[in-house]
Amino acid sequence: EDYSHLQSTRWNKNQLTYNIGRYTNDLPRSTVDSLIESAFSAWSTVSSLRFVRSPSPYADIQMEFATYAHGDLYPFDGPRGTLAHAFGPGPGIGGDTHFDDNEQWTAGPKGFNLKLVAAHEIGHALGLKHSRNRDSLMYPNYRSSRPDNLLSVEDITNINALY
Ligand SMILES: CNC(=O)[C@@H](NC(=O)[C@H](CC(C)C)CN(O)C=O)C(C)(C)C
Ligand SMILES: [Zn+2]
Ligand SMILES: [Zn+2]
Repeated sequence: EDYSHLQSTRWNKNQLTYNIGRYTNDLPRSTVDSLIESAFSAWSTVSSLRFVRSPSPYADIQMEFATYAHGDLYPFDGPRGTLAHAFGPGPGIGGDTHFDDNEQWTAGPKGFNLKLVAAHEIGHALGLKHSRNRDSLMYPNYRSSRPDNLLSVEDITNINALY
């Protein structure tokens, strides 16, 4: 889900920091790091946005894996169902992105692909809403058959309309 209605519409800067807090046990940390880095680069290669990893939990986009109730008003729901959520641009929890660790996170076609889900959540963290276009990365349902080039023309248009 996107909670961008709780935050402002866009960041007032083009360079954002991100931090990865609690990891999942489904994948090696280094794999999680590279999948998330490539999810960010999907957006930076098509826009003027730049993303810098930070060790600080006060980064603009704080990412973590969590289950059930985890400190915000949106507890996760166990296996399947909601896979992740992100808050729209803003201070504090703004931009923060949480992944449900009751899902099977993978780097490939099985389970739920972390790069694909992270790229969708980053879209929300940047201020994008859902799309009704099945080809858009911002479509509200997970589609395992999404091609490797994650972003559709619509996604590229929308991010460049915003930044
Ligand atoms: C398999 N389960 C689904 O397809 C579920 N969809 C999601 O978990 C969305 C994330 C996907 C699109 C990566 C939630 N979302 O919009 C976060 O920003 C349901 C459609 C069941 C809600
Ligand atoms: Zn969403
Ligand atoms: Zn959360």
